Parts: sequence; C-alpha cells; structure tokens
Amino acid sequence: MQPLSTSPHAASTPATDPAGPPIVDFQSVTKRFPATGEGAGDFVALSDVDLSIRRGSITGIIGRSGAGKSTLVRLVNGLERPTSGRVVVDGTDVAALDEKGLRAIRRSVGMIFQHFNLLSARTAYGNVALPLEIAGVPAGEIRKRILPLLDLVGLSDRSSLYPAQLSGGQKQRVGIARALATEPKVLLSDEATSALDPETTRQVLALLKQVNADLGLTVLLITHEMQVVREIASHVAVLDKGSIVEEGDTYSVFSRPAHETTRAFLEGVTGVRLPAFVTSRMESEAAAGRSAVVKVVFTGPTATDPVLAHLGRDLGIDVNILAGAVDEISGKPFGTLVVAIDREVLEPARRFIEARGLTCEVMGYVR
Ligand SMILES: Nc1ncnc2c1ncn2[C@@H]1O[C@H](COP(=O)(O)OP(=O)(O)OP(=O)(O)O)[C@@H](O)[C@H]1O
Repeated sequence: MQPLSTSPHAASTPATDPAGPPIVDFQSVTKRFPATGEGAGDFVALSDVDLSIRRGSITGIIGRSGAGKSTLVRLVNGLERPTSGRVVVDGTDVAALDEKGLRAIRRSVGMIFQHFNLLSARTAYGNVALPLEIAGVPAGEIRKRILPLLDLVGLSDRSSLYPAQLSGGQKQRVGIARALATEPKVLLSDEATSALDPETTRQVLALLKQVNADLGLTVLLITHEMQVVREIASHVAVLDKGSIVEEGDTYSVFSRPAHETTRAFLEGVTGVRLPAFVTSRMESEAAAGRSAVVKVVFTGPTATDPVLAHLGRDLGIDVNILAGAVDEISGKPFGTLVVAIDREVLEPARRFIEARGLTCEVMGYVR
C-alpha cells in the first residue's frame, strides 16, 4: 500500500482542526417516523439530539439495536431529514437543501456499508468509477483519480475483477475507495466491519485509521463491536432510545462509563471479570465481619502507580487482590483491580485511593 501523502486528495483536504467548528453538528434534532399500526402514535427515533462531531476525529456511535444509530448517520448525507432541528455539515444545513444541494453534499460525505453494496456487474474499477461518472467527471480524469485510489486500498492488481471474485475484505476496500472517489470531508461507516473476520477487520480498521490520519478525513462510524471503538475511535457517543446518554473522548467514556448502557456494552471488553468464587459469595449487605469488594480503576498518569502498596505502607491497611487487568484504550493505559478491603477500614482506604486520582466502586461484600 502506498503512503497517503501521494494520494490525489492530499492537496485539497482541509487541515485537521480539533478546536475549530465541528464538521457535523446535530442541533436539537428530533426524528419521528409516521405510525405504522392502527391507533399507534408516531415513532420517535431521535429525540432532541445535540451532538458535535469534531473535524478530523474518528467518532464511534454505539447503542442497542433500534437506538437510532443508522437514522442519526443517515441524516448527515440527507438520506433522512430531521422532523425538527438542524444537521449542519461543514457549515451547511442539510435539511434546507434542494435536490441539487443534496447531490453536492453526498459528494462531500462518503459512506461504506456492512454488505459493501457493490454493483455485481461492475469490476472493482467500475464500482470506484461510478460516483465520478454520476458527477459527470470526464473518463480521462476518472482514470487519473481511480488508479491512485485502488493503489491506496491495496487493490491495484484486482481492478478488473468483479465483486464475486473478491474476498470480503477486498470488497470493503473497493467500498472505501468508492467512498473516497469524490474526495469527501466525512466518511460514514455503518457496521462496515461486522461481516468480516477479526484479521480482515484489523486490516480494514488500519486503512480507515490511515485515511483519517493522512487525509484529515472525519470518520463517523456505527458499530456494535466495542473493540473497534476502543481501537480506532478518538471520540464516542452512546445512543439510548433516541437520546445521547453519554459522549466524549473514548478514553474518558470507556475508563469511567457513567451510563448503564455504556457499562453494559463494555462488559467483558474493558476491565476485569470477577471470578465465580467471588460472585457466588457476594452479598449486598455490609454486615459485621464482611469485607468490601472494591473495584479500583487506574486511569491516565496514575494507571501504573503502586497506590495499593502505599495504602499498606502509609495507613497499614492491607488489601486482598481478587482480580485485575491492565488494558489499553485509544493507546493509553487503563487498569482495573478488584480488591477485598476490611469493612472497618473501607472509608479511610477509599479516601486515600480517591485522593490519588483513582476511582473506587464498592461492588458488594464477602465474608
Ligand atoms: N423508515 C422508517 N419508518 C418507521 N420506523 C423506522 C424507519 N426507520 C427506522 N425506524 C425505526 O426507528 C428506530 C431506530 O432505527 P435505526 O435503524 O436508526 O436503529 P439502529 O440503532 O441503527 O438499530 P440497529 O443497530 O438494529 O441497526 C427503530 O425502532 C426503527 O424501527
């Protein structure tokens, strides 16, 4: 694969500016769908959503099935229109556009899909050429643009093959090249790696990361795979029943998830799983003679500090380690330890730990 600095977009791509105005701004967006059944009211798919997508970010949208993720993303390229509110893409209110304006916005917002959506009767080259043909770009110019794109996605030697002759990963690479053909500012990805095996997923993610870093292209991705978000997303927004319940940079949200939906999604992905011998004995009452089972989360610069050793040395409080893991989110360390602390000394221990920037959560009590 060629470095992207030689790509045809390099000169025309706006610089990444995290502090600048958002590239996509959802302002009080509500989306209702008309009732489908007799007597049923309208269905509210999105309710008063405010969300700013930073220019140059990779933002993951997560949420349960039916939470409104696809609807949110389809508003960005005008495939859906908000019932109320505004969706502003690079300064343009998409909902206010006529057909001509929508065609223009769709050139600046590319999209890739779970099932690739390639035309089976066209070669890889023909699929990538399609959006340029629709835009009326002359054939000679199309050729000049497509060859570096196929090179970029590592498919120069597959350009004359049809989708049926390509692997899933190769088809998604064609999808990415096609989405990049019109030199978009934003790339929407709707479960683009869900149909791929783990190794191919890694390769496609690496390509998205490279495109993001080298072209400054903002990526807005829907996924149910938390590993994907943890690995490549700089920011994350959690949707629950049509509302944003949590958002921020991925490290902050994933290391200290505040909402129950986020916690449920992260179960088993970050942190530790308690061994059965602990969970089977755990009780909710803090009765005498029991120890508290405390989850201690180490983040940022404290992630590798020996705080619990200091607890023993400075306060003479010993802890019993039950489970632990050191993990990585967006390339930064993140540690979780589950420890048993004598109930009688729980409060001083908690104050000591929290004063050093760590978080404590009492999960229950054991004898
Ligand atoms: N055109 C439509 N007409 C009626 N209801 C719709 C329409 N499109 C979506 N919905 C409803 O809006 C809700 C949100 O749908 P959406 O596809 O955005 O969810 P999602 O979070 O992407 O779900 P999934 O993860 O299952 O794809 C769902 O309950 C869905 O049935």
